[in-house]
Amino acid sequence: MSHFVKHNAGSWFIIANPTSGNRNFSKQWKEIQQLLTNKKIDFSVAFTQFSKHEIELVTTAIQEGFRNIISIGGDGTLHHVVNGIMMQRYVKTSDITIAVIPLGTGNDWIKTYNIPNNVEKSIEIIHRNKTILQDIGALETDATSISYFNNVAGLGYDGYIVNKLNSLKRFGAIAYLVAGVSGLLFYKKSVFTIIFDDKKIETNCLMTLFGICKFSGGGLQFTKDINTSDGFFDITIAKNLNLFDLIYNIKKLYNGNIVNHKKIETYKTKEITVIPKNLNPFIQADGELIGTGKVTAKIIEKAIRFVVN
Ligand SMILES: Nc1ncnc2c1ncn2[C@@H]1O[C@H](COP(=O)(O)OP(=O)(O)OP(=O)(O)O)[C@@H](O)[C@H]1O
Repeated sequence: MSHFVKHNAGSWFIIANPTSGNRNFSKQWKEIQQLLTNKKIDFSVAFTQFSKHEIELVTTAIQEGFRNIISIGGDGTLHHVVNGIMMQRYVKTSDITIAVIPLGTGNDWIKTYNIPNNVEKSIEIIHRNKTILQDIGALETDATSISYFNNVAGLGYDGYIVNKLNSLKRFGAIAYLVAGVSGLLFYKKSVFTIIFDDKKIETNCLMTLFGICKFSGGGLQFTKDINTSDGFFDITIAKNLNLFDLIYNIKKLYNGNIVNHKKIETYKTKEITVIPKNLNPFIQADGELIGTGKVTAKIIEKAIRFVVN
């Protein structure tokens, strides 16, 4: 191992997405640099130039000896950083630590760990450096490559919304609500065959979610009793819910009680396959579209270390 490689092992490699959120990035970056320097946090930095550039940047950083990565951006940036770590073959993924400085629109992953949506406070948390090993999900679709996720993935209505959101995000957090409600008027439910453990469920389904963490869709809570390192997905099968059910229960969507609705079933499992009939619904992972149609999700227990509050 060269001197250069050893030297980098203790410092942070920052991957920053200058397009995330709706704020003035260069102003934010100046503030971040200052706060990191004040806390004597040693770092190198690379800015993403296009989506999925995170994957390349993470791979290079790991080859150069970095083991600590800071993701600056939203859930999408973090998702691609996680994918970069899971796809590389240089070190054990659990030897890598990720911290987040949030700049995104939704920022759902940080909510599970009570990391505030605030640059200064998130840097204090990095300075404290409390970490946990978290589970990561692996998704196999008809596409040849595997996608990984660190928060919540699913297919059906959630995938439809993510697709819609791509054109609405510039409107900020309200975009989630607008996409959610307008989608209900147009989204066509499909029959899903859902297979896990010794079960086979065939049902008309709004969506099926695979949860590691608690929040998705900009603060909605669809997963029950999450434990981010128990080696199990928290599965949510939202069956024949309609526009009325969702609007009537809007409070429960945000406080987590929606999982007790009679049209929703929840399970814990390590592996699950969902096969949609007829239609080809979008599959989303951490709010990123990764494919359509049939999907298998497998949990990888305690795969990456994360800085938490
Ligand atoms: N330089 C870039 N130009 C365009 N897209 C980029 C760039 N860098 C990263 N991306 C992509 O932008 C997408 C959105 O980023 P991200 O999700 O972090 O921000 P956001 O949408 O504002 O936040 P959130 O997902 O938390 O609502 C991700 O798919 C990411 O890979």
